Amino acid sequence: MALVAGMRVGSRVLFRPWAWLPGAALGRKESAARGRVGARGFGSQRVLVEPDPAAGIAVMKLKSPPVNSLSLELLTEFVISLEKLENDKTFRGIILTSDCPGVFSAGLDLMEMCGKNPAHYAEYWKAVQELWLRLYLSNLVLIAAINGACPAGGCLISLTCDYRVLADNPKYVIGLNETLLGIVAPFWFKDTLVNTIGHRTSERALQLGILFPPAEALQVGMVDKVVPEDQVQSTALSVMAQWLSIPDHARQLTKNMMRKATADRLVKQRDSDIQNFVGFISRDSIQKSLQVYLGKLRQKKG
Ligand SMILES: CCCCCCCCC/C=C/C(=O)SCCNC(=O)CCNC(=O)[C@H](O)C(C)(C)COP(=O)(O)OP(=O)(O)OC[C@H]1O[C@@H](n2cnc3c(N)ncnc32)[C@H](O)[C@@H]1OP(=O)(O)O
Repeated sequence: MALVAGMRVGSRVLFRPWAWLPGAALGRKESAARGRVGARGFGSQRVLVEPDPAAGIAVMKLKSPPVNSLSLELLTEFVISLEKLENDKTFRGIILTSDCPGVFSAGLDLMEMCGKNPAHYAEYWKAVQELWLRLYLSNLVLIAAINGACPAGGCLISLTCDYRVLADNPKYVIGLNETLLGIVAPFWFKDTLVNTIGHRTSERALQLGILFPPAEALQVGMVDKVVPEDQVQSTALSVMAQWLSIPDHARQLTKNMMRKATADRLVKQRDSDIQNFVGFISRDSIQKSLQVYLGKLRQKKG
């Protein structure tokens, strides 16, 4: 399988997510989304984009009910929408939020990691890597307006943003809880967390799989601001205005300086990271743990 599909633009390599996906994964909507954004909303089935060209920003809403779990389809549509905004000079910032009530994102889609074959796991993990790299190294200002629960992969996405606003609701917990599922957050998940909340707090949070409620999330620096639920969007907008008051070039170079070494660690070993994931997730014991966890999630309802 061709693992990297990219083109060089200036000194940057732009990955083209659709180049490695089966043709069927891309519909007409996604193809259309590669044109110019303009003032009208665009997006795909699972990612709504509401552009405000005059302000230079777009609100991106994940819409994959019930819980915005990061399926291969959602990851793909997410990356395409992101690239589209990244390549359109009109846009300087994105507010990332959820269209699913009560959940920002439930993280990686457990169904993508259960009972599938190694080729599927490899394809899936490559898409997860791709989204993280795109978000983490984005030139745009990214602000997470976290309007719901934000575990694991959902938390990872928010951690790639430049600023996090969390709605003040005790149900909206945030953290990398992988150990609770019997799985291990990969090194680049860990690095992203360490870069945000520091080594000691990460060590405790990762081992215990802590999901922080809003006040504690704020205290450890997992989020930057906690506000009443109905003010998440407006707060994100005013924070965005502050960030956009900085000249792009200086801010972008500074962001890159802060983040490049972390991203490069994965870029240098993407293939071996995929192999590690495939080997780990294919183990009978890990599959069993995931099945047990899924069973508990389902039981919760009954
Ligand atoms: C060496 C290298 C090593 C590499 C090692 C491998 C590294 C892997 C890293 C993994 C990263 C991850 O993100 S793993 C994912 C971790 N995610 C989580 O733990 C979150 C689990 N979900 C929840 O806690 C909750 O669903 C929550 C998000 C708070 C929403 O609660 P609600 O009450 O609103 O909704 P629920 O009733 O629970 O869920 C609604 C339905 O969605 C399903 N659902 C919920 N979360 C889901 C998910 N992540 N994937 C799929 N399906 C999910 C439920 O089963 C229900 O399905 P039905 O019953 O059929 O309706």
